[in-house]
Order: sequence, then structure tokens, then C-alpha cells
Amino acid sequence: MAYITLLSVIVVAAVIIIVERLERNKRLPGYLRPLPGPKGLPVIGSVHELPERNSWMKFHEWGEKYGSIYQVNLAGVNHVWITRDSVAHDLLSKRSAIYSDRPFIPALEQDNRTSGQYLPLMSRNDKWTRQRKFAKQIMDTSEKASFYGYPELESIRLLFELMTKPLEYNVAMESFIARVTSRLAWGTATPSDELKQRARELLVGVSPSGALGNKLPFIMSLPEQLASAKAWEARRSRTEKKFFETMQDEVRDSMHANNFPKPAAAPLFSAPRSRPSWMRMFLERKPSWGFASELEGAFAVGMHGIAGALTIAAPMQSFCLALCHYPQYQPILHEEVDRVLGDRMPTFEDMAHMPVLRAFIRETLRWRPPVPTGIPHEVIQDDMYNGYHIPAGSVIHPLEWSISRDPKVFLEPDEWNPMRWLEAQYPTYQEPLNKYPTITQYSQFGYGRRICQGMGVTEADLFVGLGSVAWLFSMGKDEPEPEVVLEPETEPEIMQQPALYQAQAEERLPGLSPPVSPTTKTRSHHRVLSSEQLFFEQNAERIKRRSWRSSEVSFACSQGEEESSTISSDGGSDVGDADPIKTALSRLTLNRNDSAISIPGEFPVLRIEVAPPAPPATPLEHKSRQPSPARSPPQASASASTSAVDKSMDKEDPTMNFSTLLIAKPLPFKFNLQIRNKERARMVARKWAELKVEGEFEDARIYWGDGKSTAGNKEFGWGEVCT
Ligand code: HEM
Repeated sequence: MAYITLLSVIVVAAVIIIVERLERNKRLPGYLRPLPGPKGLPVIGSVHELPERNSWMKFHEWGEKYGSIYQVNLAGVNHVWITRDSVAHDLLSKRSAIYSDRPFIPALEQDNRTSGQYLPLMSRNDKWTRQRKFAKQIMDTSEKASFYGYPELESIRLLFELMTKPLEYNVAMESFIARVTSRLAWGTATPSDELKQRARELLVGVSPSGALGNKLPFIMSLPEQLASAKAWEARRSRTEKKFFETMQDEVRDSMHANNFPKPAAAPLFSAPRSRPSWMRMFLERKPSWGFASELEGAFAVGMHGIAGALTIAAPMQSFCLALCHYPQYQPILHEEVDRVLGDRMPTFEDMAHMPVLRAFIRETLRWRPPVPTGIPHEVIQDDMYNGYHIPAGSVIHPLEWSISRDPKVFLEPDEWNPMRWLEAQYPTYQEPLNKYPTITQYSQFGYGRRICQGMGVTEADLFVGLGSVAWLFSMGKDEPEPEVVLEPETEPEIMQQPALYQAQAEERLPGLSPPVSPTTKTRSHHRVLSSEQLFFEQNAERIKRRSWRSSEVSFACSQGEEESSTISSDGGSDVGDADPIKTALSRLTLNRNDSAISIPGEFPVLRIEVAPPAPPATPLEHKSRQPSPARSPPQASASASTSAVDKSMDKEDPTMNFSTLLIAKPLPFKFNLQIRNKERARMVARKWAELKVEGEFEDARIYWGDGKSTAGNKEFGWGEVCT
């Protein structure tokens, strides 16, 4: 084995050296220059200069040095990096006829350019053309139907999970996106965990810093027994195909059921699987898509599921990061949310009336782009641009991190400042405000013929999801609460303001506030929401006694209150112990995996962690800045655009901890999540419980290992994923 490996390395190295020499000897005509860029070493080029983490920061730094377009040799492949929107448009949009191919990804089992499996990774061929047409149709149709209300439905579960398990906020947000996308793809949220895992594994497969086959492509030509990375990919690929086929079969089967309603007639809260979905659209109009096989349809739909599950959760998490590090803007968002929505949760239809929420979302995508390096194109013939030669076969990257930081467009580019979209003195401001700011047609979604097909879904998910979060919660840095240590002489003053003191305490999670005593010294690092416990205790008792009414749920929200709200969607009529109760109970599955209910005796506990004291001065401290409509925007400065590099690389920037794959997702961090309004919290809990009883929020399903374990067997199952 060692012999074969050594031989392969020597052959690959020899080929690279020969190709490099031939390239160097190619003479350019006098009017053309090679693009600037780092020189690098023979064979490996500049690979050794790339940092392990946040590699886009190095490309950003090179952009500062070499200009808006430059080239880098990475292991024999010419990579062209574009750091300005205008250059990306000139090449990728205006010359899209030659700039719309995709590079080969060595670590995938099948050739990504021709296999027809993943639309975003295909070459521009017949499969791409028909699948792109299909993608446009399913997106347009579902958008016209306001994405079937799925984001609104799942946002109830999102809020409930955040209330009950705030420390797992990242799981709740990822699950929200995966569930909405699963519903869109197949009409049910039960595959959401599997979809998340399929997305993670594919992300490893396609990321330059992920699968070993992308770093050492020759291993993909070795037998599986000798190359575990190849065996991993083979299992990933088999599992994905099986999953997509299973889901396609299930939707087909459900369509053949006699009582299956037509899409227009399917009410939002009808039984799962009778819902509209992209797969259903595929099956209903199969001949019109011109696909080669049903399998092509299974992938065309499954790939959209993966594309959604992969990307949208990242900005949701960055939003939390931004709100915690730039707290001065939060009240502006809360003001809009309260004024426009009052006591109801946001819907897709509120979009036009909420420019502040849209500005927060737009700014988050700019500040921490989910795909910082962009998705690469490949140029299929030699080209020239501003006197520079761009060789055929070069991999072209619109470097979103830099494009979003052009100091001429984005003043103080490293600052998260949503006001740049809302105040006329900023160059980014655009009217009318019922349309702008918007994330559609934004450079983060790519250029030209390959532009992202999921902008509408992304906007709907982020708007409804983050709008709901802002409606119920405020968030803040995980800092210790100021200790209330009362000197004897100050006591009378505080005692004179008990209402204020109580109000501050009550603003935290209802029921969270301990009995307020101004002389209490805060020592505990954990706070327990015992009202939640009470809620589950009550419900668990009811379940045990089998005394649930089909549509009645009792919820006590606050420890301090004796009340318990009883909601009855049927006007309060008591159905007693008739059959509907049993039906409701049989649909209420309770197990340890359930996100919120546990078996009696093992109640979930809400803890809010209070951090140990924060380090003295973090690089991002913006508390002094007050958002003000009258404030003049800062002037652009040459140094402004470099500060990201300084901040994240030289000093430890707490907002720059990302997973290292192609999608930049902030690593989980601690922060305080506080419920802003008790009545809203009650309402969410009631709705959640009603829908749970109705069977709406089913548990995620396990597909492998007889439905008991995701690890599966040799053939199918979850692979290890390092992020
Ligand atoms: C934050 C969310 C998202 C971001 C940042 C994003 C970003 C991108 C980018 C950069 C591209 C490549 C564009 C180019 O090559 O010029 C792309 C392509 C694509 N995206 Fe997205 N995307 C997101 C969400 C979605 C969602 C939710 C879907 C579908 C459900 C989706 C479906 C696609 C498809 C089908 C393509 C391939 C287009 C083609 O190659 O012809 N994306 N996306």
C-alpha cells in the first residue's frame, strides 16, 4: 500500500511540475499581463500560506495587496479571486457565456459536473438547463402560495424550543430551517434530522478544507479498502440516494391514497403528508420536466432540501451574535416589531411593513456572509480583462467577504450597522422602504446564470424566523448580572423604587425571576425556570390520568403567579372521555427525544447560564455608539477595510469563531435570551401544545439501523462529520 501511495504521489507531482513549466513557457502577447498575485512555491503554489481556520481572511488580505482581481496557484490549479462587485458583474454576469461552468470536485464519488445530482455543482449542460427550469418553477409556485405557511408554522416550534432549551439555540435554529425545508421538499418535517445530516456530509464532501479527497485527489483513485476517505464518500453517496428515493416513494404513496386533497384545498393544518411539496409538484407534472428518470427528480428535489438546510441557519446564528455585540440597535427593532405586529407573530405578508427587520437581516448577511468565499465558477476559454490574461480553466471566486466590505460602499465595513440601510445619508440606502432593503439580488447569492435559486425562501425563512425571535425575545451578551450588594446607606434609596426593581426582574424570562429581594446577592450561575417544570408536571399528570381533552391545554407560565390559562379551541366544551380523547392521545407521542416534553418524572429544566466575568476589553465594544437618525455617516477611509484582518487575526475577535467548511457558521456561544412579554410566551406555549396534540410537531425520524440508530450498518448510515 505504501508503495502504491508513494508512486501515486510521485506521478501526480511530476504531472503538476510538467504542466506548470508548460504554462510558464506560454508567452502572452505584449498587450496582456498575467494577473498579480502571490508567487508561491513550485508544485504546491501558495497552499502552505492558507490558515487552517477562516481561510477567506487570507484571500481578503491578498485582495488588499493585489487589488480587485488577482490569481493564486493552489496545488497547480489557477484560482482567480474577485474582491469587488463591479468586477464580478463584468465577468460573471456580462460574460456569463464563458464564466458559468463549475470546477471539478475530486472528493465526490461521481463527477459533480455531469452526474446530474447537484444543480449548484453541475456544468452547464442539458441536465443543468432542465433542472434549473424545474427549480424556477417550484420556487415561483411555492412563493406564490407564500411557501404554504410552513415558516410561520415552524416558528411556533422554534420559539417554544428557545424558551425551553435556550442553551441549544443553535440546534433550535438549525432545526427550524431543516423542518421548513423538509416540509417544502416532501410535505413533512419528520426527515429534518436526516436532512441536516445529509447536508453536513455533503458539505464535507464539497469543501476544499473538508474531505481528504479534495486535499489529496489521488486517493480517490485508490481502492476503498486502501482509502478510508473514499469508503466514507461511497457510504455517504449511497445513503443520500437511498434517503432521497425513500422520500420520493413516500410522497408518491401518499398521493395515491384515496382521500388525498388537491394542493389548493389542503389546509395548513391538515394531516401531514397531504401537504403541498416540491416533490409532489415533480410527481404531478412528471412528463413536463423532461427528466431522464425518477431518480433525477429525487435528486432535484433533495438537492434543494440540502441547499436550504445548509445555508440559512448560519445567518440566524450570526443575527444572535450581532444583537449581542451591538446592543444599541435592538430597541429599534423591538419598536417596529411591537408597532407592526402587536400581539401576533410575524407572517410573510408583513414583509413590506417591516424595513427595520429587513435591514437587520440584510446587514447580518453582509457582516458575516454565510458563503464568504462565494461558490466558484470556472471560465471555459482564455479571456482578457483590463489588460490582464485570465487563462481557460481558471477557478473564479467572487470573494463575498471582500465584496461586502468595499469601503466605498460600506462605510466602516467591519461594523454591524443596520442603519446603513435605513438612513438616507448612507450610500447603501435605497427607497422605497416597503421594498428595500432586500436580500434578493444581493451579491452573496452569486452572479449571472448561476445565481442562487433560493433567495425567496431564504428571505421568507429569515424574516419569519428572526421576526418571531425578536417578537418574543431580547438578547444580550452573557455577562454576569451586576451584583446587588447593598450598603446600609444605599438601601433606603433602592427600597424607594421597588416597582422599577421588580420590572427589571420581570423583563427576564417569566417565572425566571427569583423572588426579588433587593438585598439578595447574586451568586448562582444557573437559574431554573420552575414554571416550565410546573407546566410539564401538570401536563404529564394529565397524560398519566388520560384526562386530556382533545383540544384543551393548560399552561402555567410564571412561577410567581397562581394563574393557569386554559385554552379551548372549541370554545371550551368539555369532551370528557369520549373517543376523540383517545385519538388525540394516540397522536401525542412522548419520548425522551422530544424537544420539550419528557416522560413523567424527568422534566426538562430551563437554565440560563450566567457567565463568569467577561475579559476586560474585547475588540468589539460598541456600547458608546448610539443609533441616531441625525448622525452623519462616518467617512470612508483607506484603512477601514483592513480592520477585519487586524481584528480577527491579531486580536481574538469573539465574533469570528466559525466552523471551517464552505459555509461559515458561527460556533455556538453563550448569551442571555430573555422573554420580553409574558403574554406572548403563554400564547406560544398554548399554540405549541395544541399543535403537538394535533400531531403537527412529530418527532424526527431515524432512517437507519431499524429506525433505532442513525449509525446504521455497513451500507447506510451517518458518517462522522468534523466541522
Ligand atoms: C443564506 C442562504 C443562501 C445563500 C447565502 C446562498 C448562496 C448561493 C450561492 C453563492 C450560489 C452560487 C451562485 C453562483 O454561482 O454565482 C447559490 C446557488 C444556488 N442556490 Fe443558494 N444560497 C442560499 C440559500 C439557498 C436555498 C434556500 C436554496 C433552495 C432551497 C438554494 C438553492 C440554490 C441553487 C439551486 C443554486 C444553484 C444555481 C445554479 O448553479 O444554477 N440556495 N446559492
